Amino acid sequence: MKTYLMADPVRYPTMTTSQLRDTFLIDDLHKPGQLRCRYVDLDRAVIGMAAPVDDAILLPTDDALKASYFLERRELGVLNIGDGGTVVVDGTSYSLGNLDCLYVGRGSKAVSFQSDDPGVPSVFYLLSYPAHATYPTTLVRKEDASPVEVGSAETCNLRTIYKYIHLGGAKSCQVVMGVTHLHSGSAWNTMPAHTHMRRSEIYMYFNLAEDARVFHLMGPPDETRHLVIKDREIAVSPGWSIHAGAGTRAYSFCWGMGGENQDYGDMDAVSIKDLR
Ligand SMILES: O=C[C@H](O)[C@@H](O)CC(=O)C(=O)O
Ligand SMILES: [Zn+2]
Repeated sequence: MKTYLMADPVRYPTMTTSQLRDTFLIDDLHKPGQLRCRYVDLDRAVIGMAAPVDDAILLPTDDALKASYFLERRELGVLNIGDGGTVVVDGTSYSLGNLDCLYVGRGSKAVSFQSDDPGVPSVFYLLSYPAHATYPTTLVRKEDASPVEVGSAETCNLRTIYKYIHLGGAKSCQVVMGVTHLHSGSAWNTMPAHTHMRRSEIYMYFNLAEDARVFHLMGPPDETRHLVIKDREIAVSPGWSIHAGAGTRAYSFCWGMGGENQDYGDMDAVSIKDLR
């Protein structure tokens, strides 16, 4: 599994567009019929996509984990961004429709992913962090993810935020996970922006048309850069970086976090007038 080594705020301002993309953007995870994972040294996140078509795909361990099975010392969030499918955890089957989410607790030995219909396959987005304790494997349906509408059409940031794995939902050691859907005609996520040094964040953009892009903003508030991102690509956001974006049209993204504080509201707000 390829390892991504983060840049710090000292190297960051010197980086070219391609250096920024090689460091902070993961653009090659979705491959029909395969499961692909990347290891990021930031909070030791493992980010993956399992895209089963005809056959079930097993979650393999990897030499980078030096573990006898993937979840020996880890927990996993699974979000289905495709059509209906099944995740089997140690013999128990969980049926996930589009935008259902499964939390898989530490110690689960055999995890597999399958599409219900190869003609309309599932795509399972995976986000894993180290875990110090075992919390129960829990299925959270989209309708139970307490949607909250934020922003407004006037400021082009009307969106609905769903929380799946968080303090008020499925319990976990570190991973916090949810999805934000932009409303038609709105473009901006997370503006005004924020940072949170106590945890890092992984953004996976989806529901983008082939020719649509999101200009994802990153960096310290006084030194911002952008990454141009397409469907099913991922931006890695260190604690010192803002994470926000404007799409060429409405889109969705999964935000996931690992670190020491799971309180969703633990953010240091940045005023728009302080951005550079
Ligand atoms: O720390 C949490 C996050 O950055 C996201 O939840 C923000 C987000 O989904 C949004 O404003 O649209
Ligand atoms: Zn955030």
